[in-house]
Amino acid sequence: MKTILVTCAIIQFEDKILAVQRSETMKLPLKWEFAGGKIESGESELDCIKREVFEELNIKIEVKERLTPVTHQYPNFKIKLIPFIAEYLSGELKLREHCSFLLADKDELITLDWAEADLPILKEFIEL
Ligand SMILES: Nc1nc2c([nH]c(=O)n2[C@@H]2O[C@H](COP(=O)(O)OP(=O)(O)OP(=O)(O)O)[C@@H](O)[C@H]2O)c(=O)[nH]1
Repeated sequence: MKTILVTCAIIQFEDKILAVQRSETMKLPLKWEFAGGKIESGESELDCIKREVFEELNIKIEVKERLTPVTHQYPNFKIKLIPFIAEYLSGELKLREHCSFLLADKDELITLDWAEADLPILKEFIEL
């Protein structure tokens, strides 16, 4: 099965982290994730994450660090999820695809119902 390359961003707003919830009509409905999406052909990882965050949330970010990618097999598809830590720069947050968002601290983040591929990423981030 083909592996889909996906970037995601752990976006920090001062001392809080942004988590977004997938809507009922998306794949993995109502699961929590970090904003991001599929890398387009010829696109760099960094261009992808900045584009996806702007398309989904209407905000600009500054990418700070790349964490360890996670390859995960879901029942119907396989992804390689490439995580970045980023900081909010500008723009008014608008949810264009997700049904809700949360600005949370690390303790609160771990209580959410995450997309499975995000769990190792969350663990790495929390232990930083
Ligand atoms: N953006 C993002 N996607 C994630 C995360 N974790 C995770 O498993 N994914 C999966 O990665 C896949 C690709 O993301 P996407 O947002 O571009 O895909 P999609 O299903 O909305 O778009 P599609 O309808 O075109 O397939 C999705 O199936 C999503 O469930 C995450 O933290 N962020």
